Amino acid sequence: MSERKYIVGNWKMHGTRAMLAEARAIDRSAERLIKVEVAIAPPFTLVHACRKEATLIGIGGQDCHHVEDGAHTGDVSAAMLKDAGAGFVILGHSERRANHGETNADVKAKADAAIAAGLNIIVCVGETEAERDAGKAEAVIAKMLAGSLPSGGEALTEKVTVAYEPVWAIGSGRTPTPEEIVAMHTSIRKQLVKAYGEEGASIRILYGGSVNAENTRELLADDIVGGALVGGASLSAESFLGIIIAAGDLGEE
Ligand SMILES: O=C[C@H](O)COP(=O)(O)O
Repeated sequence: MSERKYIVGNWKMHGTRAMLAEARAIDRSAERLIKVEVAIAPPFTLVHACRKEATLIGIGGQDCHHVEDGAHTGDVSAAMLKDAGAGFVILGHSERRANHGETNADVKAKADAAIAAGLNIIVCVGETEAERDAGKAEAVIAKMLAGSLPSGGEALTEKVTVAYEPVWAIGSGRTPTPEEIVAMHTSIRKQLVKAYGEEGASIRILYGGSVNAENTRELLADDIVGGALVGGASLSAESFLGIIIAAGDLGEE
């Protein structure tokens, strides 16, 4: 048996206040599911309300700016997220890298700012289908990690989580095989040890991309897979709880 799996729902740009009922329902069940650590990352507009509605699960943001405040129209800082009740922030998601031109250096700056503001971080990395087909996936991920991870110098194990999300698996219904996931997680583990020494050995690594209640047991079976970053299937309490229950069978209290 492994440690508790960490199941994080990324609501992306979904959710008005009507979705607070889902957060409440997830939170109520999380009380019973002590074998899983559960969190959701709603849109910025719902972070504060979700924190008030759901007291047992983690609440996080989906991005933050790298400075604390200033003339940055439309942006939200890590300190603001913290103030709204967030405990963590997702950084470097492939949708932000692709649609907003975020570079590894941008992600690292945000990661350092988030940790300085007292937030935990989930740093996302993932290869494209062309990169995988060219046999470059591990090299691509190693480069992304080297450029995106926050500076060391303080205890980071509890603060940093890495999410491996192959771009081609996101929202596609396709996933790598469990063996491919374990191979990539093993490679990521090596990069984390290279970056942080022994501390890197215990940083949690999640898998993300088309995770659902049916494939959770298979995709998360190996101890090296610390949990899942879930998109579409986290948008209803019913489907998200299916994943949480399946993950609960894999972990221990
Ligand atoms: O952040 C979540 C990922 O992008 C996965 O999304 P998905 O579960 O809808 O494939």
